[in-house]
Amino acid sequence: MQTLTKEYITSLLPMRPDNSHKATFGHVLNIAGSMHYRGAAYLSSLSALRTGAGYVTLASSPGVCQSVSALTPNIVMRPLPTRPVIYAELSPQMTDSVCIGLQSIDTESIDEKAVIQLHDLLEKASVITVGSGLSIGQSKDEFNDSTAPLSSMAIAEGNHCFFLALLGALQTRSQSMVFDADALNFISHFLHHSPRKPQTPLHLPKNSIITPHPKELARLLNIDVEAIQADRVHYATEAAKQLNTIVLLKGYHTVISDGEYAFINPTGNNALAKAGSGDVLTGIIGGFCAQGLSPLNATCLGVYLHGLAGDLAAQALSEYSVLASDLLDYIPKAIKQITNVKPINV
Ligand SMILES: NC(=O)C1=CN([C@@H]2O[C@H](COP(=O)(O)OP(=O)(O)OC[C@H]3O[C@@H](n4cnc5c(N)ncnc54)[C@H](O)[C@@H]3O)[C@@H](O)[C@H]2O)[C@@H](O)CC1
Ligand SMILES: Nc1ncnc2c1ncn2[C@@H]1O[C@H](COP(=O)(O)OP(=O)(O)O)[C@@H](O)[C@H]1O
Repeated sequence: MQTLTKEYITSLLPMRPDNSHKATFGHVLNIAGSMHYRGAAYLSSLSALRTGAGYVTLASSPGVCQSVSALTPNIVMRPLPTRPVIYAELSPQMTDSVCIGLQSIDTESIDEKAVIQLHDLLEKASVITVGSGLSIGQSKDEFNDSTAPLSSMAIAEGNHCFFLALLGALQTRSQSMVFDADALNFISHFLHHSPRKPQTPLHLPKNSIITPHPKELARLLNIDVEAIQADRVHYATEAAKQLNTIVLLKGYHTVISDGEYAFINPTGNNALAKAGSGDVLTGIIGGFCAQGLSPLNATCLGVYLHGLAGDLAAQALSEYSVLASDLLDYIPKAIKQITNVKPINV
């Protein structure tokens, strides 16, 4: 187990040749956001550009694409077709699950056939980031407990069907991929609660990275959060082996493991404990993968810089007041700070 150092991290920064163009620095395909989580799509897309990616395309529902393009002109949009959801309105007592009405509402859930329309982008993207704010459509604990009753206006599965179709299409791809947030909840559901439960262990596409917080890792491994927190390095390493992926276990002193080696991140502080800061991290790692770093190096560099951006933001704004969107302005400052260190050969 090693603690990441500033010198080592600096050595990982990708080169920025003068004779270059946007394709030199890679294309991030970010599949993110949903009706209630538009901010996650914005934060994860913009942070990839801030770390140096040449091109970011956001693929999401038309409503999300519209909201994000109103906030920034920097991201290319790929609106995906949605399907209306039929709500079953159940009796308020919830004892007999009597259906008292049906309504069709556009919840902006992406149609699973949208995966076909994504084919060209899946081909040309240098890295695919999936899951920030993608929405499971109901409370996570209900989603991950097949015995829990549906509440009266629950959306059965959000983007679950779309995600499973996408995961199928990603299986044979060799680009780097980052699975975050709801992508991890869908995978947990598939592993432990779905009637289509896999007979053999699920292996994620090669070159993938997963970014769970402790509760998400608990859902993935089907064990308690307390057990994970008591031995973070062990469980991050176990999950990396089981799922054949790089694991980034979030939290104070984030752990990164490829199943063999483990790294501890020394940067970051409680200012990062605010909704949306994990979405920024996904974009940062995607941005470094796009520039050609290996999944492990992109994760180490991304986690360190995200934490440093949080430290610099907290110095300026106080630990209380940093917003996830502030981090976007501190990514450049964090990069400038580490580039002042002379690189070493490793
Ligand atoms: N502006 C936006 O659009 C935002 C969208 N977000 C997206 O919203 C979706 C759901 O995020 P939620 O925050 O609702 O759900 P989470 O699954 O992140 O959190 C649900 C609960 O899990 C527990 N938990 C979270 N982090 C933990 C930790 N480190 N240790 C122990 N327990 C922990 C807490 O009890 C928390 O209330 C994700 O797809 C995410 O990307 C969030 O990132 C928040 C901001
Ligand atoms: N107390 C803390 N110290 C250091 N880093 C933290 C702390 N709390 C949260 N973080 C970091 O902030 C990010 C939070 O991500 P996540 O839990 O996915 O939030 P969200 O889903 O709201 O974006 C992670 O990178 C995590 O490591």
